[in-house]
This record gives sequence, C-alpha cells and structure tokens, in this order.
Amino acid sequence: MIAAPSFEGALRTRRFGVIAEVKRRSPVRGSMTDGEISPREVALDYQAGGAAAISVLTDAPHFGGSLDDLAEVAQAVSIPVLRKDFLLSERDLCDARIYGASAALLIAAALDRGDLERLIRFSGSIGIDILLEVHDPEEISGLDLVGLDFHGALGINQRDLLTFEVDPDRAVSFRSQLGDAFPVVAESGVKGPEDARALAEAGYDAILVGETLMRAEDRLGALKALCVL
Ligand SMILES: O=P(O)(O)OC[C@@H](O)[C@@H](O)c1c[nH]c2ccccc12
Repeated sequence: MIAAPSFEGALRTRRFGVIAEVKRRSPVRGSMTDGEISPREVALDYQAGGAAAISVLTDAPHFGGSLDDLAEVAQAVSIPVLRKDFLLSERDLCDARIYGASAALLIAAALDRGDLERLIRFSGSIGIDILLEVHDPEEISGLDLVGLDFHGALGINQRDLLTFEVDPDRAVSFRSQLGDAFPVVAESGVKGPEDARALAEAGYDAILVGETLMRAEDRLGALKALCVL
C-alpha cells in the first residue's frame, strides 16, 4: 500500500490549519449543493485553497457519502485525508486505510472505554492516525493517550450529535481541558473568518469545516479566507 501523508504531522507543522470537509448532505441541513458534486473536484479546490487536510464523510444513510468518495479524493490529492464516519470496529479502520485515508474519526461517546482503547492501539498497528472526537472533554478523562501510543489529534465537536444543536462558543470555552500533548481541532459551526480567528486565538491548531465551504459559491476563496494565520 502507498504510504499516506501524516495527518498529525500536517497539523503540527502549521500554526493554524483548516481541515476542509467533503459533505454532500446532512441529516438536519439537507443537501449542501443544488446538483451532484464531484468529490475529486471539491478536494482539488480544497488543496489549492491551502487546506491542511481533507475530511470525507463516508456514511451513506445520513450524509450520502461512501468509501468510493474517500478513494476518489485520496487518489486526487497529496495532503492527508480523514475518513469521517461512525466507526466502531477494526474492520472500519482497515477500510479507511485501504481506501487511502491517513486518519479516521473515533467518537468517544459512541464507544465504551475498552473498545476505544483497543481501537486506538489497533490504529497504531496499521499506521492510521485518529481524530478522537469529544463533545465534552470529560468523555476522555483519565484516558492514557500516551500510554496507548496515540497518534492523531483531539477534536471538540461543537454540535451535539444527539440534538444536532451547535454551540458556537463550546470549543473556546473547553480549550484548556484538552491539554497540549496533541494537536486540537474545533469542529462544526464555523461560519467565516471571524469564527476562525477566535478559535485560532483560543489556541486551536485547526478547524474542521464542512457546510460553510460546501455551500460557498467560491470554495477556494472561502477556504483561503479561513486560513487566518
Ligand atoms: O458542516 P459543519 O458544521 O462545518 O461541520 C463539519 C463537521 O464538524 C461535521 O460534519 C461532523 C463533526 N463530527 C461529526 C461526526 C459524524 C458526522 C459528521 C460530523
């Protein structure tokens, strides 16, 4: 298999990065675009616009994505690609790697502690980084990431995955609880440069942005405007 570019490395080498998301639709917000999109073309715009990495939703039922979307994007770009989905098993992580992802999402609240620890250890053995997502940092309190040989980043999702509500101040207020051992990513609800600047100032290494970029008429320009540092 071709070596994938490092997701954690890409976030560590920049002062502030944008992880731009290929998102066809979402359960509450519906379709992001009028017609069908070409994941490859969207991804090439993201790369040209200076994205640190690209996130691809592969969940079909809620987001209309697929592993084929992931492969198409991973083959088209040279920056790291994240598989964004509700991943629960070793098999899911292997598929991410096989289809070209450098990193895969694990949602702390969706896994019990034993499963989470096992999947983190497994990710190291197949050389895929993890974006470990929390809604509240409490969800990972006491988790020994260094002991698990964790590679990747910690993400705080400002959207509550049960109610779908976005709390736009959540990432800023929880920043200090995420520590400084790993890159930290603020996810969801970033609407423009002002939000990006507030998150950069709060000490985030990156933001993960879907809807704002997908709906922008000029995706490349919208992305450049978010690269605030
Ligand atoms: O479109 P937004 O508001 O910029 O959000 C992107 C991303 O954070 C969101 O798609 C997301 C964050 N965590 C998730 C977990 C599953 C599915 C989707 C997500």
